[in-house]
Amino acid sequence: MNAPRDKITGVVLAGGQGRRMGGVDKGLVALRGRPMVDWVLERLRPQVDELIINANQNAERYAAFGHPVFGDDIGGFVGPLAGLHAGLARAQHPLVATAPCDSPFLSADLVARLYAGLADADAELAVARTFDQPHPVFCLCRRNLLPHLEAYLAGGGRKVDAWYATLKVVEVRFDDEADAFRNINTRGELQSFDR
Ligand SMILES: Nc1nc2c(ncn2[C@@H]2O[C@H](COP(=O)(O)OP(=O)(O)OP(=O)(O)O)[C@@H](O)[C@H]2O)c(=O)[nH]1
Ligand SMILES: [Mg+2]
Repeated sequence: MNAPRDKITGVVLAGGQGRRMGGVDKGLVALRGRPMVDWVLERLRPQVDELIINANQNAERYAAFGHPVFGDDIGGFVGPLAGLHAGLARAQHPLVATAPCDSPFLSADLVARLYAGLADADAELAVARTFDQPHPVFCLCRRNLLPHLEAYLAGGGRKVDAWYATLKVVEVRFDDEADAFRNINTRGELQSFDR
């Protein structure tokens, strides 16, 4: 029999500025008539034990989706690690899974596969990869990395890859589900999916 798994908090990362889309709050931009964050919440919700939203603008609109909303503790839009940092601090459970607000097609088995990879390798962090493309904002990690991340950010570190390089990381392949990682950064990309 499998050992029961540790519980997981899901964090939807919606704290960016959407500059490539003209400075919009990407999570609230509609794809096929529904905000992108709603697609992500719908897919992540059944995979985790708690679901929370990291957003730095429009907190009330995000709260309407029925999950706790919190901003970065480190101001100035320093990137996704600030969202992960705030998520690790808010999470009720020992494991934290992240997904960005702008990848609406995410896998139904994202968290299960990241968890299997993390457990098999006894790693600190599992991250998704398709072919030669890493997907650093799709990760599962241990909440107890918070002090380590805090020190990295306090020292001026901002790059996700550089922080991962300091950890025991396992890459989990999703080559069979590459479409699930399609990411929408521009109006043109939005239009290409909006049909
Ligand atoms: N908390 C937080 N999340 C961020 C920040 N910057 C980006 N993100 C999130 O990180 C993920 C990937 O970021 P991008 O695709 O670059 O999104 P973005 O920064 O809003 O868009 P651009 O301004 O066009 O780069 C998305 O889920 C963003 O919401 C930030 O400063 N703080
Ligand atoms: Mg960005």
